[in-house]
Amino acid sequence: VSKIFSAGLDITEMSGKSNEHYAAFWRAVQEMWLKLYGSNMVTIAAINGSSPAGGCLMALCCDYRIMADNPKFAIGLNETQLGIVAPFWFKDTMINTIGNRATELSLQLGQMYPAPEALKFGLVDKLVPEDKVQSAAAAAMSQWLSVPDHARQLTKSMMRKPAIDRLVKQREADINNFVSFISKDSIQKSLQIYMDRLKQKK
Ligand SMILES: CC/C=C\C/C=C\CCCC/C=C/C(=O)SCCNC(=O)CCNC(=O)[C@H](O)C(C)(C)COP(=O)(O)OP(=O)(O)OC[C@H]1O[C@@H](n2cnc3c(N)ncnc32)[C@H](O)[C@@H]1OP(=O)(O)O
Repeated sequence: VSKIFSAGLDITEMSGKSNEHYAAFWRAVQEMWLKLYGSNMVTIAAINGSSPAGGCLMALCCDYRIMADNPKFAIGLNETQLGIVAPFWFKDTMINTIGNRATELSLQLGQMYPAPEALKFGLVDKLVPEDKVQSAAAAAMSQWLSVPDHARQLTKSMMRKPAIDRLVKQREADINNFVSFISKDSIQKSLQIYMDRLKQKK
């Protein structure tokens, strides 16, 4: 979709559903992160639009991020703005990209960074004109693929394994946490208000 890289997790999957539904949904989200963050392939994010929350997470899972140079496009983990909390593995992924202090600021404020600020913060690696995002991503991919694969893969795994192992160890507890958090009346209310606001802004 033009102007949106990813709208993040589908909020309708997190509201008004059964606990069994929430558990299956969260397991699938974990699986997506484990596969993408743990992939031994080269992954380049071609960010052609806004990328809130889960969308930002997907981009952060990649090895390199190229974003369209348009200040109307913003990226960030904005969960607190929805009245929800980025789980520890979202937080770890961001820390591994921009460091602890910048992550704390970002997460507490639920900040969405317009493209130029995202570059300054290190959330993305490069800005290019909107019509050059795909070609710049292809060029970056060629550069990354020119590195001997076994050495690059072992290095990637060395950097990411501690975060991945942490989720693998706590996977069931994380699902239980998610279900008990998301099914609270107060959280359901916050999500509903956020969705209503999204629809009103039209
Ligand atoms: C203690 C802790 C323990 C456990 C953890 C607990 C909690 C877990 C945290 C879960 C982590 C959550 C991650 C997420 O990703 S949440 C989703 C975050 N996403 C957003 O905030 C995006 C909101 N959307 C927007 O900002 C804009 O829609 C967007 C993407 C910039 C596009 O703008 P625009 O082109 O103007 O389009 P519209 O706003 O008009 O939207 C069109 C249409 O889509 C609906 N919609 C948008 N985003 C979502 C979404 N994420 N999920 C569901 N639906 C979405 C929007 O309402 C419109 O619908 P309509 O029916 O009116 O057409």
